[in-house]
Amino acid sequence: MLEQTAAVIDGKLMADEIRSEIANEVSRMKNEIGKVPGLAVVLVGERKDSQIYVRKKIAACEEVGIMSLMTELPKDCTEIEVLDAVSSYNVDPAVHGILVQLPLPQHMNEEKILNDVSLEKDVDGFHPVNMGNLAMTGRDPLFIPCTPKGCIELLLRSNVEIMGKKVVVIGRSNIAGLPTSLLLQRHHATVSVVHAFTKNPEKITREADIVISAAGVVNLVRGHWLKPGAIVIDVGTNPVEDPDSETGYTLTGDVCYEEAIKVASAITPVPGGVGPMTIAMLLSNTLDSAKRAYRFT
Ligand SMILES: Nc1nc(=O)c2c([nH]1)NC[C@@H]1CN(c3ccc(C(=O)N[C@@H](CCC(=O)O)C(=O)O)cc3)C=[N+]21
Repeated sequence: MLEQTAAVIDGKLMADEIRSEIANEVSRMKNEIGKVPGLAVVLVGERKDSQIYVRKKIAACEEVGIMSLMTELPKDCTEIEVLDAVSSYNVDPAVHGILVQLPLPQHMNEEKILNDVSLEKDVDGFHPVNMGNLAMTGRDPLFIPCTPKGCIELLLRSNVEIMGKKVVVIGRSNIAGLPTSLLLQRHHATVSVVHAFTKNPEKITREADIVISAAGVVNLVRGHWLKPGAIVIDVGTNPVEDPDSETGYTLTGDVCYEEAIKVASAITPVPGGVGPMTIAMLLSNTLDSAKRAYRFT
């Protein structure tokens, strides 16, 4: 008998499509009002993975015609220097989105810095007011965080229904698990969140129609964690040392892919799944922000 294999959800292809839609909108904006969206990135420290992600974000801006600015600060800089960079972008009319790459160095107060990002330019959606509005029924956050938005978009563009489905989110980080669970509730899913203190998480994930893993643990989600036919979204971007790779590491998800493809009906790969969609959503949020600033429809 032939073994069943899950369909692979191609996040890279979907992100390519979205980027070309955005490029069209950016050029329409430029033609009609002579303005383009602008994104400012603040990178603190020399983490290799952060440098690579930031470079990818800047390259994606360039590709679609979004203007980008970047401030790079050494890891031993002061919090004031970071706050100054944020403040100057807050008042720069050519900047419609500000992204402070996380994680910040240990000695910095992340909460304070994210609080300082202008609400209207918070394209990451990490400001507590945007996050609070995301959590509250009947309110519209100005921005939905990029990774959660990318996960939903992956499901919708694969014609996966979310309403009424049992969805288990693994992890509760501020940048991935938590906002993903909130966004899924807005889409009328029945959501459970499992995390490091959950006893027998596999008993809970086995009930799920859709599993979204954002734990940051390599090979956490095994084949037997899944209900046959489940849909699996792997948010994990875990750098695993690899001397053969140019960068010195390869990216690995949270899901044991070889096992999961035999049980799931559809799955996102890493790389090529959620990562490219996260970047596409960042561009989309930046475009929306510029449209709002210029009242351009
Ligand atoms: N303020 C802030 N906003 C973020 O959105 C943010 C952040 N901080 N800190 C770190 C995480 C991680 N993240 C990724 C984005 C793209 C890929 C991506 O493009 N990955 C590619 C390949 C990357 C490779 O192969 O090196 C892929 O999965 O196919 C991965 C990870 C954004 N993050």
